[in-house]
Amino acid sequence: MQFPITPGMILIDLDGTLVDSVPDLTFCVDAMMARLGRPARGEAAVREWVGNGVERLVSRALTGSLDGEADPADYARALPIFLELYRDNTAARSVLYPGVVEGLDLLRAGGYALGCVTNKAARFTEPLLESLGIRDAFEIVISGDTLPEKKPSPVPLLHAADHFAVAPADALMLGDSVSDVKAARAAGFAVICVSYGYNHGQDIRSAKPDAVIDSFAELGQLLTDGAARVA
Ligand SMILES: O=C(O)COP(=O)(O)O
Ligand SMILES: [Mg+2]
Repeated sequence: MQFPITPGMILIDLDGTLVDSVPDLTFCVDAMMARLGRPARGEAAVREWVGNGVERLVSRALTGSLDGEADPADYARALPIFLELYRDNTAARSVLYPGVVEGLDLLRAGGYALGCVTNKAARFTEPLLESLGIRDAFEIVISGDTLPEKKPSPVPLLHAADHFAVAPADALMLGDSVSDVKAARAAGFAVICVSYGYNHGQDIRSAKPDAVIDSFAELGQLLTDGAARVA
């Protein structure tokens, strides 16, 4: 792909791309485990387990493994504990990555149609975006439970493309994980990834996104001013 590009719409992932949410998620995983009389898992493990929604995170925490499938009775006990903890700790320790505010300002000033597409459940996504002061940057927010399918399905991306009446080939996904790349490829979007996020412990370059950036500050080199579309 030849950069710079001028997409008709940009969709941005939440955890690992806009927000370092692992400190809150780790607090909740470890508090849940303590309540169940189980060992803490710690931040390094949780960092590898984020990205496929809260249900998978709880299952991974219970089994201590990325591919783990928890015992159904264990899971049924654990999930409500985690949900209650995370409700009270959605944005207690989570912070925007450096460069995100400036990057969003640049995209908004460029007139880009912006959406947020995350696998996080809506009940947590909305308060997190509000607390961090970036909810208004997005015309549309699609959470992990907004539609019948979540990333790596292309469904949420195509839903947003429909909303903005933008052709998938004219759209860009900006994310941090292989789920973002797979969803973008299946939808026919271009995809740029950040290098600093969570990708289950793997370098995101192995998923072959169209470009990798170390900070939102680099977006200016990859995207022309959105106003150029109408010029
Ligand atoms: O796993 C989650 O809950 C969310 O992950 P995402 O924002 O990177 O899609
Ligand atoms: Mg992510």
